[in-house]
Amino acid sequence: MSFSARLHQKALPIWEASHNHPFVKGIGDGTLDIEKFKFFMKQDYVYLIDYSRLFALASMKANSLKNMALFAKMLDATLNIEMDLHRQYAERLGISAEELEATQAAPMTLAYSSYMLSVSERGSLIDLVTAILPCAWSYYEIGKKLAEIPGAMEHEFYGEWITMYQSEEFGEIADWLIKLLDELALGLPESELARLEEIFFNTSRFEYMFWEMSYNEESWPSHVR
Ligand SMILES: Cc1ncc(C[n+]2csc(CCO)c2C)c(N)n1
Repeated sequence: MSFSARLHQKALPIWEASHNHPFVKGIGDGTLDIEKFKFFMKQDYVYLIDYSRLFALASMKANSLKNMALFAKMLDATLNIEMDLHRQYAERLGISAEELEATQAAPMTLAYSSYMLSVSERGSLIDLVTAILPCAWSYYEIGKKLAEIPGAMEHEFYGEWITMYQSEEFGEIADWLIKLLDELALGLPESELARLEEIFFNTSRFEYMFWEMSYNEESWPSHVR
């Protein structure tokens, strides 16, 4: 079994919980409360700012010129394609780009991005790739699953979200990160693999918690905001 398949198997119950989460189901059948989606979009936007920094750091830590260029391409895709989706949704929801960018990170958003940044700054390239993989991989899986629902991609509001995440372009990013992880893991001792497994498990949990936070619109208590 490849290392990525081992990680996927270990985190499967969490990934399944994400697939079955009412937030994700609501995007799929179009019934998700727009207010919850608005909360999610704003938090996701500030999350993606830090995620972009991780691609920049990955380019810095990359082991070849080819990988440096690929991480730079992913940085570009996040800042200019994925985040454009957010800016477009924000416009439809009456939120300006400035307001979107000024969003204060909620506790879970801050915990998730700080965890990824800390693991990646302290560790080597494989630590970084392991930390960011559940993000790119699980969204592609979710996008593919939701796209199978008849009419979901044509939904007047959530259709574009599903269309983006199930796209070949995002599939390629996930596949490439999986392939790189498996290459970097070759020959590593079990103690290292177990340490990496914990990182993957943690960011898989954070992915689940991000749906949960968004569904409950969970931010700082109003008296400490
Ligand atoms: C909480 C959260 N998790 C995952 C993604 C999806 N995502 C983030 S970066 C990237 C790769 C290319 O931009 C993908 C697919 C998200 N938006 N928000």
